[in-house]
Amino acid sequence: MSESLLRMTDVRVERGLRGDRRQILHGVDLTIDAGEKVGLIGESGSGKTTLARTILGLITPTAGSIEIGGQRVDDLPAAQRRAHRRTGTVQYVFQDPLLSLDPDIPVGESIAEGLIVRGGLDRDVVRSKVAAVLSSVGLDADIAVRIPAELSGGQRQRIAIARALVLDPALLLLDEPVSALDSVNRIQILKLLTELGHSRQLAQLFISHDLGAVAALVDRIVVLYRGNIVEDGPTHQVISDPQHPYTALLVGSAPTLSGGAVTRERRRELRLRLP
Ligand SMILES: Nc1ncnc2c1ncn2[C@@H]1O[C@H](COP(=O)(O)OP(=O)(O)OP(=O)(O)O)[C@@H](O)[C@H]1O
Repeated sequence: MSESLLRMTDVRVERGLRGDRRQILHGVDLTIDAGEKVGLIGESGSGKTTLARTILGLITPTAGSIEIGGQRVDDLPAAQRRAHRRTGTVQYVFQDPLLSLDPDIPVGESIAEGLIVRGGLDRDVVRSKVAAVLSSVGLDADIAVRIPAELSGGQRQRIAIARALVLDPALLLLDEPVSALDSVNRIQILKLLTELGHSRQLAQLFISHDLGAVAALVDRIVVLYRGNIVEDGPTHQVISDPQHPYTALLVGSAPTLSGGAVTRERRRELRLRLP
């Protein structure tokens, strides 16, 4: 069996202040293989962002283990954990590209930042890597001198993707990456992500509340409900034969998937079966 790129085993996460701690993730098991495209679906508050931040090493689980590329990362001392993050194996792309771009500095410098923090490269090498990654996201190298406010929403999201890609990640965590864009840019960015996935053997975790928007993009669907993974299977199987009532409700509520086949009464019945 090939080794998984990401392996989370029985991961539990608590958040909140002392005296008001609450368990947010209740024993999550999740594996992602190299090059695999997975959709992480869940309603607001289900724990998607907490899960993503835990994968990135920004939140320490209270129990369980996380391996990335076969290496246990959750129990590393803080300095080693930061060093591991700087390698850039896992990168996060926000829904709003402005969150990852400094409004006051040229976007080329924002892209270069991770390379500079990681260190060991001459200025010229950094500059040529920035130019190469801009080209791979379909932008001209001379855009590097502009600041975010001078770019369109679609260009800014390409810059945010370039900023993640320049570190040569093995896994991209994409948090609603196109929901802030108009439909033309949406299609173009999704096409770009598909091409990058193929050309770089890049695994992608699409994080969304919208099963219908993600189903066409991914090989596998994972459903998070109140901090538990209640469904994990090939996309076609999850859609045609959902095992958990919450997944059935999601499928039934997505017109593009159910074609209106699930009646309002059936949806009500599924809702009543939810824990
Ligand atoms: N630092 C924290 N302290 C206390 N509770 C927290 C903290 N961070 C998250 N939570 C709680 O954990 C639960 C899951 O939050 P999380 O942001 O992971 O959900 P989400 O699925 O990403 O939601 P959304 O789609 O709205 O971003 C929520 O109930 C939230 O209030």
